[in-house]
Amino acid sequence: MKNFTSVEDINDLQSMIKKALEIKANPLAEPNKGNGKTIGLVFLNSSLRTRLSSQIAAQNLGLNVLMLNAAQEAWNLEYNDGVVMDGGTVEHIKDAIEVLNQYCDIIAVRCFAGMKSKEDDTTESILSQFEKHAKVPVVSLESATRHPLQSFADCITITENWKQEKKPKVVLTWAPHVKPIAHAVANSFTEWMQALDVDLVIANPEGYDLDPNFVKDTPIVHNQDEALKDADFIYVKNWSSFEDYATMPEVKEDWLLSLEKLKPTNDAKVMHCLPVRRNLELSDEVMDSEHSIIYQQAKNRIFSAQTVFSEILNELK
Ligand SMILES: NCCC[C@H](NC(=O)CCC(=O)O)C(=O)O
Ligand SMILES: NC(=O)OP(=O)(O)O
Repeated sequence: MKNFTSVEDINDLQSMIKKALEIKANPLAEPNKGNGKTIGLVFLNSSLRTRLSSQIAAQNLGLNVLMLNAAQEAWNLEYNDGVVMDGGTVEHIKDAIEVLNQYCDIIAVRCFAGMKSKEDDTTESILSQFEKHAKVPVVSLESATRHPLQSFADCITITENWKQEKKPKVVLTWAPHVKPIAHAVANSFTEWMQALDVDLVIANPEGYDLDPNFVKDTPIVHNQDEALKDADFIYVKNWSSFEDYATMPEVKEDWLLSLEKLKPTNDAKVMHCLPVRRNLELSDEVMDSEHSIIYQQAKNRIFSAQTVFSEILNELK
């Protein structure tokens, strides 16, 4: 594996999940694999899980870790080419990446959607600069359109919780929020579930259909109760409108998941990537119930990251 920015970067999902579960069973099996190598973890946005789980994963492999919370601690970055930098930006992103090339054997970066320009976000205006200028492997820690380490952890979690022969019914359901939220987690979950070959349904209000390039032939249902019937896994996530980009069309129905709404499901397991705004996106009664496998998902972030870093190290040797 060279770069890891989407599901396209893995050859065989089932064998990657198997490797991740082996790593989970024995996370310190290869403590020297990354010795003498450095990974830069660059955060242009906030994080709790990705920051800490990536650091644990890298340390478990003996990698040297450079952590840069760039939004708070580094110079204000310029992303546009050819501009006179006489305003608030101090360092061009391409110079920053060229410098990271001098220090790192792997560059991992978090660069959220700006939610201002549909074109900038759908073309990955920041991640694409890393892909262009980095001379070492690039790992996405969540970009404008995808969150592959999260989705890989979600695949691991579903595999751990599903022992039946038949495909599980997985419902990705929209949840309420107070501000326009990006599509990365929902897009990414959709493409990884398509690769995992589950019975996937997306439930969202009218006006909130995801980018058709991700949805492909996955059914979209605008009635949450109908979608939840017989669900085995429910993935809760808010996102803003894609079509009328980053707006929040009015929603009249109640989309907040409750224990009552779970009754027609197949005793469904409930998932969320976190952070979650309690009682806005997800009720306390569901969050704190036996249905939730949310903290297991968070734990599996270590093993998705460690599997990916380990695969990349195989190619660096
Ligand atoms: N990394 C996981 C999710 C990150 C992001 N959440 C947020 O922006 C939450 C912001 C808030 O609740 O104010 C998202 O949903 O795409
Ligand atoms: N789920 C997730 O990526 O969490 P953080 O944003 O806290 O890293």
